[in-house]
Amino acid sequence: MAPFVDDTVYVDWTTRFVFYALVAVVSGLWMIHRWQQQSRLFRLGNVLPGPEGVPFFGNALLALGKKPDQLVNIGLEYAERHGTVIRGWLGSKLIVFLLDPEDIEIILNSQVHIDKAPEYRFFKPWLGEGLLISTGNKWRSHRKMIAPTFHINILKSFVGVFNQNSKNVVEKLRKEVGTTFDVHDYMSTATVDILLETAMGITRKTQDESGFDYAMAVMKMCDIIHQRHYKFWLRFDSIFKFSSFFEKQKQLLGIIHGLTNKVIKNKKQTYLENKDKGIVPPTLAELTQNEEDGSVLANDAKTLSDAVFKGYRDDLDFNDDNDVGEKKRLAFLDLMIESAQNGTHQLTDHEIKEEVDTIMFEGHDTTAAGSSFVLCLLGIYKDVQAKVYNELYDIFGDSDRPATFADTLEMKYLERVILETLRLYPPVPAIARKLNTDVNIVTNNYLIPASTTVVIGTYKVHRSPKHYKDPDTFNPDNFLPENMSNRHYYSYIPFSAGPRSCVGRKYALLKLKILLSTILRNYECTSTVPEKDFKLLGDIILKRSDGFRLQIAPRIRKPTNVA
Ligand code: HEM
Repeated sequence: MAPFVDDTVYVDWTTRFVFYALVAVVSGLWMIHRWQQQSRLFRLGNVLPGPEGVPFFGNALLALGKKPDQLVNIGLEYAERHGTVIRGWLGSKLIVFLLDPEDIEIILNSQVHIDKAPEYRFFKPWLGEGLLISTGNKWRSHRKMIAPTFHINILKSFVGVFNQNSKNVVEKLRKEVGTTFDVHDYMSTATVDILLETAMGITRKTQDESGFDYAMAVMKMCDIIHQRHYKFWLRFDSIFKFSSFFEKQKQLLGIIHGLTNKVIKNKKQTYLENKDKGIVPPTLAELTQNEEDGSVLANDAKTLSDAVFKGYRDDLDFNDDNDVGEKKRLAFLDLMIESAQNGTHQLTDHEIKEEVDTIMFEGHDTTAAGSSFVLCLLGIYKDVQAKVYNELYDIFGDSDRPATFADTLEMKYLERVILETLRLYPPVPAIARKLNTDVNIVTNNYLIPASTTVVIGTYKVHRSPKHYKDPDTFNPDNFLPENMSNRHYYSYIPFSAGPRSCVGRKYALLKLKILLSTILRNYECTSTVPEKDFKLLGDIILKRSDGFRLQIAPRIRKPTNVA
């Protein structure tokens, strides 16, 4: 006979155990919640306006089940409701969104709050400690080395490369005449090719299809990082590592780092071979000097952008009229290798790789998005396109000659169109910083506590009715000198501002002018999708999830009457 077992006693003990365990967990969580609420961060954070959160999660659940474009709309709605300072809780992490230029200036212009928010760590496997995310002395010394490699003298020597690659795009686009196509694909490959040649010094002859694969891999990596931002469970490395995204990331980084490793290896080998032959490239100091009197030219606003960005207080304010000969053209990568080899800067091969990856990412996706938005907007606003073309006709007539640096200074209306496009559709729609100390902002003299993540909502700042009349309307005249004169400098920050502003600003604007003018001299663009139907995707870089659909027709080269 089987021994008698009293099941009721066993069930009773299990039930009691589960009950006490639950009580312990709930009490523990309640105590943590109470402790959080009484902490200084919570007290100060909750003084700021923002949506109500729930215990433990704060406002993190808002992202649950939402698509990225829905999240953009939620963010914009909160901005309407709460004003220019908006507080949010991601669990116990305080995030403050700033939208007032006066508050933004305090953060961006500071030498103290130069550290990027912890969210940038998702870039780390890709960009390592490159300029975009590095901090402290490493960032300072690398910035000091890299900023001058974008000196206007060096940029001018890239004009030929910008022209040649722009002509290549025009040729490639020929097969799209009469179709509706996504122009971003073309802009993306063109910008990678241009970067490979100008920043990395890889000539077209030695380029292969890896440029296209690279551009696609970058796009997919941005998507993974974006998913990690808004799916809060993917923020934890321990969970991310077991997701399908991790494997995908490994594969994409293989493509991205494969290209940069190959580029650096070849460059270094060429440098050493040349050195053996006694060929020594010019130094940065030689390249950035005025050829006549040997002095670096003083600050002198030559273009509209020079005036627009005058108040940025960054380290890019230089200008020079002298042309640098072709033989003196030296890419960013050549300069880094040269500095490392001759001992001017202590740079390891790994650090060079991190900077190369950073420049390739920052320099590519931003300008690809910017140029795609310009072409789509011109495809909608045909009167503006006609004015751009008339200006180009005044400069070039019906000739096919390539643009010179001097021509780009005459493209004043095109420049206003580019600046206005970057206002409405800033490729970097938000910038985030971690506060190292408490900060008092101008709005209500609010105190934002140390360790807060501050997010500067560039997209929304650029559409403020306080600073722009009809802020949602595309109007290049927003950048007429008379309309700019009373505007706060920090109400226009597509390239960020202050000590951590974009080092590639001048490079980007020069390249955009040559690329876009070449396309517009050859094609008339049409877009049948009105602006209100653009589906924006804040995917690290602002893009359209509905694609940048465009139609093109060969340009009849004569001026148009503009109503
Ligand atoms: C329309 C084109 C571009 C836009 C709108 C743009 C915008 C920006 C913004 C907003 C930042 C600050 C990001 C942050 O703080 O999170 C930045 C940083 C940076 N950009 Fe650009 N960028 C553009 C083109 C370029 C190009 C062409 C290059 C290089 C070839 C470049 C290289 C960099 C680098 C290296 C940084 C990091 C600077 C630092 O932290 O010291 N960018 N860019």
